[in-house]
Amino acid sequence: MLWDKEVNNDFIVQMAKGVLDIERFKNYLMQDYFYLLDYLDILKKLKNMCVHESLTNHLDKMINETMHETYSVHVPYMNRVGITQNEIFNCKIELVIKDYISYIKSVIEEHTMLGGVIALLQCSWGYAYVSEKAWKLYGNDEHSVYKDWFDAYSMGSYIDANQDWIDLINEMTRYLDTDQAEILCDIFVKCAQFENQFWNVL
Ligand SMILES: Cc1ncc(CO)c(N)n1
Repeated sequence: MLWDKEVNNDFIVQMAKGVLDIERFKNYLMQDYFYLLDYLDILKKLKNMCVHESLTNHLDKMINETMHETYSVHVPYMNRVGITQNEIFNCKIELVIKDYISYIKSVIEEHTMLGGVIALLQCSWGYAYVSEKAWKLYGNDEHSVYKDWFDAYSMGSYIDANQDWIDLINEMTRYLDTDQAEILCDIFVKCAQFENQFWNVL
């Protein structure tokens, strides 16, 4: 399965073992910071398309969750490992991040909003799966600088927000025909492939 491929990706394994080269991690944090800024924009755009209160409320929750991830997890982490403003200004965004974001945007344009919601669910559900399983399999250093990364994505509020999202999507997709369901499954898989490509280039 694609998520297990991520769990066993060299970058993730080294991070869990606490032996990853810090420069590689710094690059990841910067790349992912740019990703998260776009991800937030996409969530806000989806929210603006909403007319249903339950989905609006949920997207609000996801926006809050992602703001927390960006500004209370990523940014302090970036400061902690000594990333300078100059490094951020001069950071060249990896092609896979640009392609991944363009893909999610094109899904919203071409396959409706539901496709976009599915794409975004893959991101956060996948991170929860990968962080929890990789720590179980390879985590061995409670004091490693990378431990907080695993904790951030395994914590209760992150898992709960994902579960709410899954429940909501189950509700929204109850009456889909198989062709539509297949399109959504393909979007989910394509996003998991992008995640693997991202870990591979780091
Ligand atoms: C690339 C990527 N996918 C998913 C997440 C989780 O939001 C993230 N921070 N970065």
